[in-house]
Amino acid sequence: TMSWGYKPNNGPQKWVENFPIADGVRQSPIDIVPGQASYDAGLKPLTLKYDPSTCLDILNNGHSVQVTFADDTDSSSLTDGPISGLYRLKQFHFHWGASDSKGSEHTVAGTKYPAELHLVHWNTKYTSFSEAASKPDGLAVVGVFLKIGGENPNLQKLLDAFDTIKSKGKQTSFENFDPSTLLPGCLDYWTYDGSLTTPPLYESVTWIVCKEPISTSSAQMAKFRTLLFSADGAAQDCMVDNYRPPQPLKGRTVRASFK
Ligand SMILES: NS(=O)(=O)c1ccc(C(=O)NCc2ccc(F)cc2F)cc1
Repeated sequence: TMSWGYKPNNGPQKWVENFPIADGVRQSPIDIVPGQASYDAGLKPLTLKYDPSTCLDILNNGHSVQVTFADDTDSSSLTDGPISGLYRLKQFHFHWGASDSKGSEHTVAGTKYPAELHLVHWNTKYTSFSEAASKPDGLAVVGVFLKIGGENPNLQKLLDAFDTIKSKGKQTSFENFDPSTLLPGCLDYWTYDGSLTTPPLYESVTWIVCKEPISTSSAQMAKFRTLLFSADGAAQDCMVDNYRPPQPLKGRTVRASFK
């Protein structure tokens, strides 16, 4: 049997067949409507402390391109913001479209961005990512939108590794990358209780979506589209449109850290 993906026969509309939580009460992504978000003066600024020496490798996992970090110490962490305690950075990855008109998972008043970066952190009250991943307060994911503008030299360091990880299952060492170079200057954010946006769709994520996008060029977006969903030797299947569309809010409140 084919595993989940983003095609009509195994994509987001079909995930509920094997992952019934797809129809759950706190699914992600969502459409963020700024006018309906509640400003919360009690929300703290985000504290993101990343140590480039924890960067390990870059991988094509068949669903996205992912950069993985050593998470055996607190060296790369998220604290403050809407969360309590300390969450360790495990990995970051992206979602993008077949064209610049779509690709993000979250949308802002219906606006789709060409891509979205997810920095995935797990709560150190648990012993590991795997244990945390299924707990209601287990994960915190920082989402950053990418918009078409000037070329992004920090992003280019990732893109330059893509030729060696074109197909599913390929990975290569990737060291001393500082993920904070992919953060926007302003860390104003929206936050809400949600889920993983891919199977197993666990309802374990405190979402922290930055209001300010970072820039990428159209040529850089084209580089993302050279990656493949398919493994070496299989029919080439371009890795594009690897995003889940917005899910029902089901009464949730979206809070804003800014007025
Ligand atoms: N797009 S997103 O940021 O919401 C997202 C983040 C992480 C994962 C993930 O780690 N999946 C594999 C996985 C691996 C181990 C585990 F215990 C649970 C588990 F979901 C999936 C989606």
